Amino acid sequence: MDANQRIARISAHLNPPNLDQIGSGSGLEGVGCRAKGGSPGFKVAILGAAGGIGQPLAMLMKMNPLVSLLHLYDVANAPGVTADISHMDTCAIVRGFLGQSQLEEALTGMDLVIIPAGVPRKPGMTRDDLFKINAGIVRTLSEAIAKCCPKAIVNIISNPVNSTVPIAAEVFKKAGTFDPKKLMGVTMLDVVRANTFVAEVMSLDPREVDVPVVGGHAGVTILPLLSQVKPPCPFTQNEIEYLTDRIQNGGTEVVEAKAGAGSATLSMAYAAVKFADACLKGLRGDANIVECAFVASHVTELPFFASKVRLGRCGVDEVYGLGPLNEYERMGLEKAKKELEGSIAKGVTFVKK
Ligand SMILES: NC(=O)C1=CN([C@@H]2O[C@H](COP(=O)(O)OP(=O)(O)OC[C@H]3O[C@@H](n4cnc5c(N)ncnc54)[C@H](O)[C@@H]3O)[C@@H](O)[C@H]2O)C=CC1
Ligand SMILES: O=C([O-])CC(=O)C(=O)O
Repeated sequence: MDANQRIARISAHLNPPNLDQIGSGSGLEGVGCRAKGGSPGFKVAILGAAGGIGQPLAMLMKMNPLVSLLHLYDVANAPGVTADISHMDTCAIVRGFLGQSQLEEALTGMDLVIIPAGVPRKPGMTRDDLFKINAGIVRTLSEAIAKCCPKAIVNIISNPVNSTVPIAAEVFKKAGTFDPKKLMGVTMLDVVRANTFVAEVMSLDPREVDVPVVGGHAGVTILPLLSQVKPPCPFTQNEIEYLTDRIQNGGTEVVEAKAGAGSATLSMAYAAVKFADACLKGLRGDANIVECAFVASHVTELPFFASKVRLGRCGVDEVYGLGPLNEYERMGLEKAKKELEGSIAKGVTFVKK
């Protein structure tokens, strides 16, 4: 390629015919390609990429060396976020997609789709109060995934996760593409919070703490198994009750502190990237990648449940059981299952009706 051709490619990148869509067919393929010798990497789409979670999540995924192509889709502001993030001197190519007409192109060929699209809570609301709006958003996005990248791993962040994951599953079943190994509700923020709060109480380094959090992602369905914390911690009953309550209500703590300006975004983006990175390492074939997630499950009588899962080349390779529970955790489990049953049924009915 001569100098004129190189400049033509760069100016096409800066002044593309349609700035809304810096994507395939725009003549920009290969602009900003990975450094020579770089590994091929994975293709990742973020749906809801211009939101409070979407923006820091997009930034952190642009920094992830396992990502070669990053598609940023939103119904608003995708071009601005894309232009901004595309200036970061990391390897992944970034393309932006705005609005429903560009959704299919955003999804085609993706290995991993992360969904933080939808409205967040305000003080006084439960996550279930978001169902009315977010259920339809997740259904529409899942329909497009079934059509354009049915083999992709899907990470659902949009609340209420206890219902949006069953919604996506029903959409995929209808389309004949459902693979239980590929669909995961992101509950990593509960684990991140649990590690932080336990470290505070026990004066430990949070990076060395591992708390399994099972069940689901709302109130009493968030069940930290404090009897299984690593390193083992001799909590008093008071500490157990304080920690369980704080972990179950961590989201509300942030919603109230933000006082109407939304819910957790930065810690959520951190948690989403931690989980997405684990999924990509699994896809790459790394051994022993184990994280908690809300997945199709036989661990209880419910069709979905969060527990530790082993991530591999096909997504969820193994769903682990709960291990030995103490009396307090067994009582918590019964409460969690009762609420989860209704939330799962609500999601399933929404698609079946
Ligand atoms: N799983 C978890 O642990 C957590 C989940 N969440 C949930 O994540 C969701 C997003 O939260 P935020 O980013 O704070 O909200 P936000 O309102 O800041 O951003 C949402 C983004 O979604 C976009 N959007 C709306 N409809 C869309 C559609 N049909 N297709 C694509 N994009 C669409 C909006 O334009 C906006 O950019 C909420 O439902 C929230 O409850 C939040 C924190 C933790
Ligand atoms: O609480 C909310 O609405 C957002 C969320 O899921 C969390 O922060 O865990």
